[in-house]
Amino acid sequence: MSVETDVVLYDSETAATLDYAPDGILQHLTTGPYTFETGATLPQLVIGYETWGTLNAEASNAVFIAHALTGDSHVARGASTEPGWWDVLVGPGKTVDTDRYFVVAANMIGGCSGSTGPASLDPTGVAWGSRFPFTTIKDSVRVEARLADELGIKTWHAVFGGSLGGARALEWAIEFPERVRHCVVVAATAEASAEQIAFAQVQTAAIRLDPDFAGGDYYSNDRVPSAGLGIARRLAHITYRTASELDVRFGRAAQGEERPISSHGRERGRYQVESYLDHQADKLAGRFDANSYLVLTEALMSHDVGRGHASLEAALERSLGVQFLVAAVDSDRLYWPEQSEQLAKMLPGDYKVEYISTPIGHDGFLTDIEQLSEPLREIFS
Ligand SMILES: CC(=O)SCCNC(=O)CCNC(=O)[C@H](O)C(C)(C)COP(=O)(O)OP(=O)(O)OC[C@H]1O[C@@H](n2cnc3c(N)ncnc32)[C@H](O)[C@@H]1OP(=O)(O)O
Ligand SMILES: N[C@@H](CCO)C(=O)O
Repeated sequence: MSVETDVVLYDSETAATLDYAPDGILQHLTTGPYTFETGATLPQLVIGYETWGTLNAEASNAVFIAHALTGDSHVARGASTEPGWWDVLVGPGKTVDTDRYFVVAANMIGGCSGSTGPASLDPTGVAWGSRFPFTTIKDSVRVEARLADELGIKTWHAVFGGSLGGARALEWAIEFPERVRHCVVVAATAEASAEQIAFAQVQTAAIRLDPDFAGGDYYSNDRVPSAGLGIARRLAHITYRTASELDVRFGRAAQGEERPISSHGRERGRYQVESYLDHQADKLAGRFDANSYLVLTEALMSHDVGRGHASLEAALERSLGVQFLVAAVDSDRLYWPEQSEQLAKMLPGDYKVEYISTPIGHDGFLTDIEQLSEPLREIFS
């Protein structure tokens, strides 16, 4: 990573240049060249990030929150008009009290929410597309460490995340244990399992096999691979929920006046659950870049905190001084509670295991995170 940096602040809603950083407004850190874990390089990286609250004089009250696969840095509303995805947890007077803590959230490298990704332009003004390097969670954490340096944060009071964000929080505790006091890992594991890789592979294949994918270089075409992205999201979304939740919510009901058992040469009508999945697919295709989905999914497939260390145990051993809260969603069929328990048992130092209890499944880390308020209060008291 280059030492050359340049902080550019502007209001993402009005594009006005700012000389201060309001809570929950996208800011950018531009760095020089970066060499990825694989050895590939890019001449420049931009990290999109948001902050809430004020860093104290000792720089001891900083908290890093890491988003999940299709999440972003907008954790809490702050001064923005947009609600945040953990508004229930982060804000003035809340469990992560932004009157007391300085909260930072950064968009992952490879994404499409403010940090450099495949849709970003190369120095000649052409989108990186298929030339965007393979990137890993370790890459994002290393770049985030540069952001922490720039913000004057030597040590995080806590790093905190769910799902891919939980994996990122854990990587922080492995890569930079001396910079982390507490690590909160929700619905995540130390390495992607064979089944998690398998579910992800179907999603990446759906995108690559979309004729509009064009090998990843579709940005100047009329069509983008939204069909492939939609299929990927449908499969992923089923893994984020549970069989019983879908049964209770939708059962075998037809969607409105549609007739799922009749076709007669026209398109078959849909069950409610099909319409629900169509909605989830359309919504994601409307807000997310397919290449970013690929890049971030493959980063998650590559998740293995042991890579680059003698073994998984040796990697985890590095986190000896970090205090962990490991939490699982009791109904999660993607990141099983047993896998969280296994991670906790392998930790060399202090840890606590907690559960979010919900019929929803994996997405419980978004819908029911307030269930962790009590154990979190011990960290954010
Ligand atoms: C931590 C992170 O970084 S992730 C960031 C936030 N995550 C996301 O934005 C990911 C996408 N969203 C989600 O995964 C989910 O919406 C969650 C987890 C955030 C919330 O879950 P829930 O509140 O249970 O919402 P749910 O999954 O039931 O979806 C509700 C939507 O389905 C729609 N819906 C429900 N039934 C049907 C149906 N039969 N047909 C069509 N649409 C339907 C609702 O109208 C609603 O639409 P809207 O989201 O456009 O308002
Ligand atoms: N709903 C979450 C699930 C992934 O953990 C997301 O889209 O990011």
